[in-house]
Amino acid sequence: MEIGVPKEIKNHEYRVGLTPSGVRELVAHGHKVLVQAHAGQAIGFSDEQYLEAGASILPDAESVFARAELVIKVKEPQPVECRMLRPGQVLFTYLHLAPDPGQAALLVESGAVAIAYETVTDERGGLPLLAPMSEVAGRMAIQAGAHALEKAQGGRGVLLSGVPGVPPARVVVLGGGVVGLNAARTAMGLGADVTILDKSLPRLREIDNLFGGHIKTLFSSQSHIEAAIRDADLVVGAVLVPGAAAPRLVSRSMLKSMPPGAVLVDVAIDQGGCFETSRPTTHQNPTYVVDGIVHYCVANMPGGVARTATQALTHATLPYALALADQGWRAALMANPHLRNGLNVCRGRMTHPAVAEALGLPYVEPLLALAQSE
Ligand SMILES: NC(=O)C1=CN([C@@H]2O[C@H](COP(=O)(O)OP(=O)(O)OC[C@H]3O[C@@H](n4cnc5c(N)ncnc54)[C@H](O)[C@@H]3O)[C@@H](O)[C@H]2O)C=CC1
Ligand SMILES: CC(=O)C(=O)O
Ligand SMILES: [Mg+2]
Repeated sequence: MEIGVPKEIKNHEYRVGLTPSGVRELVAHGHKVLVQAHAGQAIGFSDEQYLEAGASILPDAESVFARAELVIKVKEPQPVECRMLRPGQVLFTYLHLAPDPGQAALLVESGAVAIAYETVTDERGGLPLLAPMSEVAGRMAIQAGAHALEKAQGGRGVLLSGVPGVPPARVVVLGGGVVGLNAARTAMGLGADVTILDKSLPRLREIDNLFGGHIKTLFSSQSHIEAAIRDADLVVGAVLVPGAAAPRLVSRSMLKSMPPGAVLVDVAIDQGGCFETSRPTTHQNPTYVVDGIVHYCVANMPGGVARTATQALTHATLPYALALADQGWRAALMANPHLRNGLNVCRGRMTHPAVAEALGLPYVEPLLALAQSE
């Protein structure tokens, strides 16, 4: 199969769909990999390394999209990329369609087969292709929050760890999944006072056991959220209902109860955000202030540590890329229900129930859509 890897074009997005070592594995399976010139150059993956791994280098995105049967990317396709897709072509990348009707309409129109990393599942109920970027973003959320808390950045001038005789900052994490756990661990490592809220009691039990009580856990009710954020220095938004738009947990009126200069880091922004006042920002302009509260809402946080993130992402996606390429997309999707959960759009039809519901579009069962797409 011919597999294409275009250069990412989102603001300050330096990740790339495959590392050279990922390319080498696909080539060893008899596939042809077409990489856009300079796709990985910014993070130290040169065209020479891709050539050595067995790829062909193509000059521009147009030629990669025109030839590839399977396109492997990182971020959701931008409108110019959606317009390069063709019927039956397979797109394997993050999509985050629930809050993005414009992208959904373009993907439906393209007739392509769009498989979203973030809704592929595993046997243990996890999201194996979201997890590596959630690990990265969770850890980064504390770095970003610590920086935003500095006075010169608009923050309240609090050091997360405190110092002897001065208490540490209070960090509240909404959602104790992969992002939440990694944020909490990093904040705890710095000596902050950490509380995690989740609505899953089994998850809260796990966290309590894991950290031996060093991290406080709270059931995520409206009253507990209101009480927790009232004296928080840093709040991390890390909730997810797979495929759906993020639940809005903090309203604008609740910001008034928080200390001026407190910081909200909304990692869940790619699913629309869990604070009413969140709107997506970029690495170039990551923060803005509403009612005295600093908001950091970068929708592609791992792009900031693109080399680490690209390696982690390829490790996770490669087995699925190999299955799609070795078996053919239809057979691979038919054979593996977890990969099939990633199918969001199949030749003009919406095939993920939560995504279709969030967008108010008709839903078609994926097996039916696959059978009818022959
Ligand atoms: N901005 C960025 O660059 C990145 C964003 N993300 C996003 O971060 C979000 C979280 O991802 P993961 O941690 O991997 O998901 P996850 O599925 O591991 O964890 C989500 C947690 O939220 C909890 N939850 C759901 N509704 C809740 C509520 N009302 N109150 C409290 N907890 C609730 C769930 O029980 C679960 O434990 C996702 O939207 C993901 O797309 C992930 C990576 C990078
Ligand atoms: C998960 C996601 O949105 C990202 O890595 O950018
Ligand atoms: Mg994102």
